[in-house]
Parts: sequence; C-alpha cells; structure tokens
Amino acid sequence: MAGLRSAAAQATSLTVRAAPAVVAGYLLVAVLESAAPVATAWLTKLILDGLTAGSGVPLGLIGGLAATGVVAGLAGPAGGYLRVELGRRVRLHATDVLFAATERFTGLSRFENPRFLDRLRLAQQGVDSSPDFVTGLFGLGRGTLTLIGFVAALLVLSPIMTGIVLAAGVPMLVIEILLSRRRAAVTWQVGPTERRELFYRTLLTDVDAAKEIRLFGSGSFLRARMTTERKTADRVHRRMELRTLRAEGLLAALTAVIAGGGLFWAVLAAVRGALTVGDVSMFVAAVVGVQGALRSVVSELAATHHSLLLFGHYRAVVHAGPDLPEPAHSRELPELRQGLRLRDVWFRYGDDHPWILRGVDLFIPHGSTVALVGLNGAGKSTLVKLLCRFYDPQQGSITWDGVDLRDVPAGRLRDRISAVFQDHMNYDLTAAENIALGDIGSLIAGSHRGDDRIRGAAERAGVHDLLAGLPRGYDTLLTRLFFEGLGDSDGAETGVVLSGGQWQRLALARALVRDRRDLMILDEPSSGLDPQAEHDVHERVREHRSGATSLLISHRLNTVRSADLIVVLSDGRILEQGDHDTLMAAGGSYAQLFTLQSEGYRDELVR
Ligand SMILES: Nc1ncnc2c1ncn2[C@@H]1O[C@H](COP(=O)(O)OP(=O)(O)OP(=O)(O)O)[C@@H](O)[C@H]1O
Repeated sequence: MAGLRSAAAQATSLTVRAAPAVVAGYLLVAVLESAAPVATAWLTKLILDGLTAGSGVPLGLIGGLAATGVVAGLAGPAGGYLRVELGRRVRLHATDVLFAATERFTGLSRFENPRFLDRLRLAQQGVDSSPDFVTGLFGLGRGTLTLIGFVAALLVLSPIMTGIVLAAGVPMLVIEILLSRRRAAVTWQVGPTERRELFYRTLLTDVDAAKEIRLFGSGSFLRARMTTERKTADRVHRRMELRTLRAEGLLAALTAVIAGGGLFWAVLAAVRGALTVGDVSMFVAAVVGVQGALRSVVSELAATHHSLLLFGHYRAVVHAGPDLPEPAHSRELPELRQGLRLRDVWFRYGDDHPWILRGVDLFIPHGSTVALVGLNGAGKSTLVKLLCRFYDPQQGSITWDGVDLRDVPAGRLRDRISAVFQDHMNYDLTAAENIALGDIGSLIAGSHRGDDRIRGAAERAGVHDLLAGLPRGYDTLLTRLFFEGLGDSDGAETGVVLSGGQWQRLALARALVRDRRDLMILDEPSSGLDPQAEHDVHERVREHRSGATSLLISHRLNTVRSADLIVVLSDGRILEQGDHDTLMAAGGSYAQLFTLQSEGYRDELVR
C-alpha cells in the first residue's frame, strides 16, 4: 500500500511537472463536466414541479437548463483534447526520464538479464499509463462530485434507497480492485511470451535477417513460432477477459435489479400522492446518476490502481541502483604512464556460467602494442570487456598505473579509451555522423562539426576516398531505410549501402576520431578487409598510434607479428607470451598456428 501511495505521488508530480497548464485546464473542465448532470436533473425537477403546480416556469430556469447543456456539450470534447495533449506531454517527458535512467547503467549485465528486459518493456507501458493515472484521478474526482450531487438528491427522496444503491457499490469496488490486481499479474506473466513474439516479429521484417530467412526458407518456421507465442499470450488474456466479463455481468444484473425495484417503489409512491411527477423524474435521474457515477468511480479507481501497478515497473527501472558497484571514494585516473596490469583475473558471466578467464596475469606496458591471439572462445573479447569495465572480475584486479578500475567511475575510464569492437555497430545515419559518434561530445555537440577531424580519421582508416565519392559526400545517408531530405532523381534519395569491409573501415574511423586516447582497443578491426587494404590500414594505425598503448586482437597472425608483445590465450589462461621471434623460436602453439597460416591453412583453422 505504501508502495502504491508513493507511486501515486510520483506519477502525479511527473504529470504536473510535464504539463502544469494542461493539468489546470483539465481540472477546470472536469469540474464543469461533473456539475452539469446534477444541475440538469435539479433544473428539470424544478421546471416539471412548476408546470404540474400550474405556477409557471421562470425564464431563468429554462435559460439555466440551456446554458448547462451548452457547458456539458463543450466540456466533453475539450476534456478529450486536454486528456490526449496531457498524455502526449507526459509520455515525452517520462520516456526521456526512462531512457536517461537506462543510460546510467554503465555495465552490460542488466541488458543480458531476461527479467530486467521484461521489466523494461513493462516500464515503457508504465510510461504510457502514467498520464492515465492523473486523468484517472480527475475522472475519480469528477465521478465523486457527480455522485455526491445525486446522493444528496436521492437522500431527500428516499434514504433507504440511497443506502441500498450505495451498498451495492461495495462489492463492485472489491471486485474491480481484485480484477485490476489480477490484470497486472497477467501482464507480468505474459511479458516473456510477448517479448519473444516481438523478437520474431522484428526478425521477420529485419533487412539483415532477410537474406538468410529467404535462402534457408526459414520464414514459415519463424512465423509459426511468432503465431504460437501470440496464441499463448492471447489465451492468458482471454481467460482474464472472460473472468472480467463474468464479474461485470453479475454486477450489472445487481444494479438493474436495484434500479427496477426503486422505480417500482417510486411509481407506487406517486400513485399514493407521496411523490410529485418532478420527484419521480428526479428519483429516476438520481438512481441512474448514482449508479452511473458509482460505476465510473469504481472503474476509474480500478484503472488508476492498474496504471499504478504498471507505473511501479517504470519506477523500478528509473530508481534501479547502479549495475556496477560505484566506488565509495572515486579516484582520478591519471594519464597512462606505466601500464595496465591484470592480476590473477577470474571472470564468468554469471554464477551458473563456466569460468571464462581463469587467473589471467598480464601487463600491458604504456606505449606498446600488445596483441592477443587464441582460438574461438578463448576469452579475448571478454578480456577487452573487462578492460572497458563493462563487467568487474569476480576475483583478482585490473589496475591502471596502480589505480584499481573499480575505484574509477566507468565514464571517466572510458573517456581514456577508444575501441573497435568485433561486433561493431553500423548506424543508419550519414557517413559523417557514423564517424562523429566516436567523439560526439566534442564533435556534433560542440560548436563546430569538426570536419577536419572526421576527414583525418577517415583517411587513416582508408575510407576517405570512398566517402568523398558518395552522392552527398560525407553527408550521404548510409542506409536505404530512410529517405534523405526530399530526394531527387540522382539515386541519392534513400542513401547508400556499404559493404561489410567498408563498414569495418568506418568503425575504425569512428575509433580513430577519438584523438589520442590512452588506450586503443582493436578487436578484429580488419577481418573483413582485403589483404592489401588490411596491410595499409595497419601501417597507418601503427604510425598514428606510435608511442601510445594499443591492444590488438586478430586471427590473422601476419597482422600481429610486429606487435611488441604477443599473448596467446587458451581456455581463459595465458599459454605463452613474447615477441614474434621469441614465440617462433619457442616452437609452441603460436609458432604452430603461424606456420599453418603461412602455409595457407588459415581459413580452416581460425574461423
Ligand atoms: N554475454 C555473454 N554471456 C555469457 N557467455 C558469454 C557472453 N559473451 C561471451 N560468452 C562466452 O564466453 C566465452 C569466450 O567468449 P569471447 O567472446 O571472449 O571469446 P573470443 O576469444 O573473443 O572468441 P572469438 O575468437 O570467437 O571472438 C565463449 O564461450 C562465449 O560463449
């Protein structure tokens, strides 16, 4: 209950902060809308009584009735508009807050946790429902005002009937709250199913997946999976809706019996002369009004309760603590002078996962190029992720000139690193933006766009000539998913698609635009390049990084032979290390691999 109360307080303050003027306007309209039906019923009674008593009807009453009709007629559409506008503004604000919160998760583990991903999806639904909470509150207020008006009228005519009608509201309230609780549980229960359905749905329209799906003819299999997930979710929703239908049907029958009984009593009383015609009209309006207002109050309460339960997921994400422990006393990170040291580093992705790194001891000296080699799954990319502090090791430590990475805020560490990841991103943006994203703080967000730096990075990555030759040069959109401006007939309207190797060079340019970072990580930066291009790119990067620290991962051993130190990782352990000549002389696993590759067996062995 305390949780619901604080969720209510937060949803209210979120809404009021997002759109104070719209909230005020909506409040005014809600008051007018709630007063109108009661005023109409009273004015009608007074007019009818005046007519039947033969005492005439004052013009003011007729004018009042007409004015009430006009107000009621206008309040509906105005309230509808304000409700939608409020939704728009609150959603915009809350979505921004939600995504800012997800950006604060500096590690990767939350995004690999299915429970968290379910919660994130419901949090987005919570964003959608946060304005519903406040408009629901207004609806509640409006319904309560109408209810009070009609209850007062009914009390004058029949206190017993008032008691009976109100008492019928109690089971209605209990049932609706139970149903809303159950609905929230169902939403959580079908979360994983609906997320899987979304996965298949996205896959079936994804351009990258389209090739394989068509070639392998796997579309109908994936479609069947999508349909099965949908049917499973629909079954759960259907059960819930049938349960709702049964409960609400029962409530409707109860309401009808009470209203019918009341009407019977009122007509008998009128025949006896105990009630006037105006009284009967007022009585009918009051019973219908009380029941309607009660139903609307109860269903607004239930809807508000449901949206608060959903909003709870939004709050859970927004207030989730850091995924990586934050240093109690964060330390500055000095410019790298000595080097990075891994001391007895053990790491696994979860308690129920196998160890991926098993007691790694390694020193990456400042100013050197260290190459990491090893078979698939040896743990090379995992080691890179630890150096970037996407995860912390379970045992051992990684230090930067003696400072433990756990004592440094992740953002501060990453400011000093640049990287090309093995699974780098290809952004559906322009060529310039694809490169500038590597140092967005000083490029696009800065006062100048840094064209020279972008071009310099592209030149070093060997992609400048290609980009300069595109229909709109660096401003060409590198996707065919969106239109470029208004488009014309020179073939540039939907952008350009690059090849795998070209994208890889662009990823390298993105890493290189982060000028002179202390550590450059290159995880398979040239696997898609042709041999000449690969050689040229490595030469240029070596020249540019000379005197700086680089960590290079590659399966093509000819690209690592000039590294100052070559480290062979096998099954999470360091097998051997040294420079190329030392390792060749030792005749160990590196020498065997190198010899095999130079003999032309590379493809079978490495990939
Ligand atoms: N996010 C993850 N969650 C769980 N296991 C993972 C995750 N990422 C990698 N692994 C596992 O860790 C092991 C090492 O993977 P890693 O990517 O570090 O190897 P690698 O040496 O870079 O291999 P490759 O040469 O194929 O790129 C693999 O067995 C992989 O299944």
